[in-house]
Amino acid sequence: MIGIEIQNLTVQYPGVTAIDDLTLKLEGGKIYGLLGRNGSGKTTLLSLIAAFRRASTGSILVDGREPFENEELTQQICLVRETSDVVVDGDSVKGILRRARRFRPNWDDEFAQRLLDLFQLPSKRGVAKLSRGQKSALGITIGLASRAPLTMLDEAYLGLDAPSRYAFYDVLLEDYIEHPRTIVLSTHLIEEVGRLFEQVVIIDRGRLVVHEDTESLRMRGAAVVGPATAVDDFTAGLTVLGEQRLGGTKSVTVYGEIGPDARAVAADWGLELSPVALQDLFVHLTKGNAA
Ligand SMILES: Nc1ncnc2c1ncn2[C@@H]1O[C@H](COP(=O)(O)OP(=O)(O)OP(=O)(O)O)[C@@H](O)[C@H]1O
Repeated sequence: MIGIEIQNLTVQYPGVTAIDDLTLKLEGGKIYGLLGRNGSGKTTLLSLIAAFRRASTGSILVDGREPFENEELTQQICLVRETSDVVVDGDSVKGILRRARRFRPNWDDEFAQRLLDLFQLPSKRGVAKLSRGQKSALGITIGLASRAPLTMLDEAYLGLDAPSRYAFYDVLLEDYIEHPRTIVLSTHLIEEVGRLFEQVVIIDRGRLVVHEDTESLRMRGAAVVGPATAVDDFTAGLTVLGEQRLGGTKSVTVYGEIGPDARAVAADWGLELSPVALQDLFVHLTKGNAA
């Protein structure tokens, strides 16, 4: 299983530090969610891992090796971006798939056909005539049918409508279970895609903010629901992410671990504790830091 090891990586564009001294280790054989606000450096990071550019400061090792100009290794890596730049205008869907297959040792034709059917992609149509969502679906078809040991999808499914997105999540999980590999999904649709992540990586202004199991991250906050006064007493002094009130009942979302003693108190006071939405934690952890 292909793992990724990044050490003290810095990437500068004129006037912008896109990646800032980032150190991160991702074990192989997991599904990772890469989250960050606009301009936080996600695309830059994925491009470097996929060897589209060379790391000038710091190092990136994929499967223990430097990916840049390492053809044997880059055949094992597939990065699909939102703009579907795997797709060249002037060719048909079929033609693009034929071309993609040439560079992908693990390509599965049958699976590609299944995905075309699933997304209702017309295989003879010219790529220039595809809608935005159909172009996304084509990018995803290439990303999944490649079965690359390291598959990275950079917002690749944003153009899809809801039924196609849900179909994509299901087929991704099903195929990952049958053919385990390392998958990195960058996304803004946190709640929707969150159920797929085993681990979450949050970057902000090119720096690592969180790298944690999705479940432990969810446990870093809680929604406290119950009689308003009891909820207020219980959450006094805690970091409040949001609150809602309906009659005498209140729901307050807090950030911070709630230990066993506090949980016992909550139960005593008739309060209900439930995990926080990942999206709320993400907003809290990256707020006020727009790039
Ligand atoms: N070619 C470039 N030249 C100069 N600056 C760039 C270039 N590419 C990206 N940047 C800047 O680097 C920072 C990181 O950009 P990047 O595209 O990696 O972020 P992102 O997290 O993928 O953003 P988004 O979620 O909006 O797609 C941004 O401030 C961006 O403006």
